[in-house]
Amino acid sequence: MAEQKSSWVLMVTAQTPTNIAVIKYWGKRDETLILPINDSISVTLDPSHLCTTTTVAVSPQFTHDRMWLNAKEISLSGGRYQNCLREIRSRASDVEDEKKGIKIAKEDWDNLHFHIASYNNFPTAAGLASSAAGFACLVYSLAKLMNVKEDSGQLSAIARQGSGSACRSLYGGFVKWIMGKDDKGADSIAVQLVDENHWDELVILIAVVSSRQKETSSTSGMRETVETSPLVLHRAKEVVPKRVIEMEEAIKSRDFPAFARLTCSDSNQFHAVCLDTSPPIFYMNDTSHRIISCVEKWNRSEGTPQVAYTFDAGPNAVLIARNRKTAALLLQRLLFYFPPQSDADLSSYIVGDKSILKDAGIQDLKDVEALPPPPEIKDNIPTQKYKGDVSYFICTRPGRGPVLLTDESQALLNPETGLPK
Ligand SMILES: Nc1ncnc2c1ncn2[C@@H]1O[C@H](COP(=O)(O)OP(=O)(O)OP(=O)(O)O)[C@@H](O)[C@H]1O
Ligand SMILES: C[C@@](O)(CCOP(=O)(O)OP(=O)(O)O)CC(=O)O
Repeated sequence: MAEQKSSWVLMVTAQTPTNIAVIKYWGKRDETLILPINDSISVTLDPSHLCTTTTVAVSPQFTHDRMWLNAKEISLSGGRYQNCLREIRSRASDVEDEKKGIKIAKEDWDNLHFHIASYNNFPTAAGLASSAAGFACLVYSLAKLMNVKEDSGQLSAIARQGSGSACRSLYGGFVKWIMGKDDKGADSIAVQLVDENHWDELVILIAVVSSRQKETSSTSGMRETVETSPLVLHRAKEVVPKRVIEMEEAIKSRDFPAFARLTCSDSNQFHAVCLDTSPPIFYMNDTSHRIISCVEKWNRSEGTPQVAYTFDAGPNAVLIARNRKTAALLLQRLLFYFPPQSDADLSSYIVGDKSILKDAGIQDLKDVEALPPPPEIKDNIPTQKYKGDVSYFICTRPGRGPVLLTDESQALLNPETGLPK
């Protein structure tokens, strides 16, 4: 190593968004490299509401790689972390920080260790794609620290080895993960279709649905589907390729009716192949089904879709409204059916962009109680309410890709010791 002070810590902090698929990835052709059986398309969610922040540090004093997730030390021994660390280390370049008098040569990286601290500003492992934002942020921040010259596509192929959906969190806006053909996965990368400004009218409401039972993880769920579902092959070979072309067109031309039709159909087909798995996998629950039925009834009564719904491997609903006005009308409907518990505080029931409450004309719980039944409900059907079945709502929008945070006060590690602050 070049001559310099013997004790130093060099670090980088980054912030990375999460994403929600509108054409789902479900099924691998290679478990270790994480290569999918079909292309997928996602929308990146605004990191001001849902994001991961990760600080990575390197120092000659560190004796081994260590990681803290949400302030708790976790093991990095798992294959997915090891694969990401190995791939990114092998692409490191020379690094020089003149101000701090630090010089690291390309070949030094093999003998240096990292400290990594990461924080998700939303619940981890709760069906809100923390693994996607988490692995994307890990790879992106390490690439910056080690002066990796690879472009976002190549970084996405590394993040993919942490969690498949993570490769799509390397960009803002709408993103496509191309499945690729190569056995080694070199061409299984994510590309940006359009940036976050292209369709900035869209408003995204997430209903975080209370669920008691532990769900099957995506990793094991999709493995079981590939092993046992006769439908999934038809989906991957016949349905998704056509849908991906139509979806790209709908996104490029901001054709909301086509976008909504494709998004809802793809979510429903993903859950259908889960049901076609043996034993069947149930990710949605009664609340999820009630939300689908509320949106379907409204869309039908308007004659053209107002809202698209999509559900990942859990009961949470992700609802994409065509604009703010529709989002406000959607929120009124959702609050009518799923009012908060009587002692709840409205400002913790609607999080993220809370200004949507004002647009919906709701200031307090009395306004929620006064909401009329949606007009599309026939008078002769008694309307039932499901208080407490939704834990809370997040209001967000399409957002940007990863960014570096240069303000040291945002770092999660102490710049002197390299330990969590
Ligand atoms: N910030 C992070 N940095 C690195 N790894 C993370 C981070 N957040 C989560 N993970 C990894 O992802 C795992 C959680 O992934 P899991 O797929 O179970 O949940 P999820 O992604 O939140 O939900 P889902 O996949 O159902 O949407 C954690 O146990 C951890 O290994
Ligand atoms: C339903 C999904 O959210 C599945 C995501 O699966 P993961 O990316 O979590 O799975 P692994 O690659 O095994 O880590 C659909 C999607 O995001 O496309």
